[in-house]
Amino acid sequence: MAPQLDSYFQQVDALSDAFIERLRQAVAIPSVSSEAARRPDVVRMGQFLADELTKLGAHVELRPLGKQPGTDLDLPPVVLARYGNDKNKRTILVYGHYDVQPAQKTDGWDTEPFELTIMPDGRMCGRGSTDDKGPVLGWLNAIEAHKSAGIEFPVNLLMCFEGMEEYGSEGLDDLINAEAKKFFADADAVCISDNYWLGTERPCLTYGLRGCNYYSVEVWGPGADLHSGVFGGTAQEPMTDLVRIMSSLVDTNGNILIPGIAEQVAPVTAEEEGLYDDISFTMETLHESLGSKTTIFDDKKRTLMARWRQPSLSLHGIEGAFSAPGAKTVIPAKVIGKFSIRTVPNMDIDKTNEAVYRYVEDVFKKLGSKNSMKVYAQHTGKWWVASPKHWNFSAAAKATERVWGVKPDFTREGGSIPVTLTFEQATGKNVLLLPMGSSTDGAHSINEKLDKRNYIEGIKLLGAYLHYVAEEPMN
Ligand SMILES: C[C@H](N)C(=O)N[C@@H](Cc1c[nH]cn1)C(=O)O
Ligand SMILES: [Zn+2]
Ligand SMILES: [Zn+2]
Repeated sequence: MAPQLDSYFQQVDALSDAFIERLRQAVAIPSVSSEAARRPDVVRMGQFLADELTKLGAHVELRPLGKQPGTDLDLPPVVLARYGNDKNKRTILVYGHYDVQPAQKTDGWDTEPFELTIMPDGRMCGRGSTDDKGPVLGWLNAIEAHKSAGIEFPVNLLMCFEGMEEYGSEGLDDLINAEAKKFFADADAVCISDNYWLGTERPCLTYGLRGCNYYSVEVWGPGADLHSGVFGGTAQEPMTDLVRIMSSLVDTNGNILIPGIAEQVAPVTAEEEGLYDDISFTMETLHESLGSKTTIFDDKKRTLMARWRQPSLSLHGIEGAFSAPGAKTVIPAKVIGKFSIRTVPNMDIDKTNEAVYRYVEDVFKKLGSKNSMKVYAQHTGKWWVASPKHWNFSAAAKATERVWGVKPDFTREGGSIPVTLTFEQATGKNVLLLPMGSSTDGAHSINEKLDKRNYIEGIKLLGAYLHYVAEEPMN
């Protein structure tokens, strides 16, 4: 089966230094989508991908998305590309993102976040290494290794790389819907490499994601920031109100205290009960990726259920609050609390928003404060669960076994990639999540890394998947 794979694998090994150099160049571009000042870097990163793809012989289009809502900023373009146009081959549409989360050395990084630093143990540290520049470059590297080995590319490859994923994929849904019957019309299936293994040893194929509703709560009153010696005890403080609202949302054990959330969650079926035992996941690996033993549950099953099939509410931060070192005696005039709810089947976005608004307004009313408050959703994205009984998953399972020598686990994921559902609905095709990195990669965290082994074997995996796709019978 897939007879040319051994030569392909040899070529990936032979080109591994060049592939690491490509990742080094990509990590060096600080394409942080949430920071306005970094927008030119996000655009530069899109252009870098477009140039690399053009050099590899792909047809590339940079698609503008207009202005970022509520601002004067241009959204970074979507990179659309096609490699191969053979009517006798299957066509696979792949998606990834070239923007990254913010990072500063002072956040606690051991190395410069935008310099790929390779450690003696093979960790390649740098912002975006695993989320999602390594996997995105994996597709380009797979093309290059085929070309230089002189092996025919097994499928037509359509690529869609966006630059606003870490900010809620602004503008992308409209483009996907508009291109479903145009640029994406030939797609037979979709593959996304933008999540992680459950542990560090066993690869997985992912068929479900949680959704994400992200909220802001603004509280304001005084006309300007105040001296706490002069006004403390005389003015009602926005921060006091906000902290009380935020502390009423969730308890220490992760229980969401908002009525109308738990009621929407799908009941556990008998079939599902048996699913968790076989998954290769240990609390020890979780403690390793967490960097501590502060887990809510002590056992694997309840932990996996909490991550895959239960909603969670996380408090992220307070805009306008004093957070620098030192002891500034300020009363902030306006503060904005940020929290999000990861949503699961059968939760409804609008019903969840209504429950949140009703509850927060009620808590604020009970405070009897003279300050003002407003609560709103910044962005929302629905959960996604698909069937892994499809040739797209069978091909990926065979490729995994060939590259890693083990059968993959079939997993769901606690994170969110809202466009997954959009791709599924717009194209009507099966979507597979095929991760490259492992659970200890620290995406969104300090010291984000991608292991050299996962990068190089991951490039082999993406290429092998395309070869097995070409051999799969239609179902
Ligand atoms: C799983 C993916 N790599 C990822 O990190 N997604 C983000 C996307 C996001 C941002 N706001 C809402 N969703 C995530 O799950 O936080
Ligand atoms: Zn990502
Ligand atoms: Zn991310």
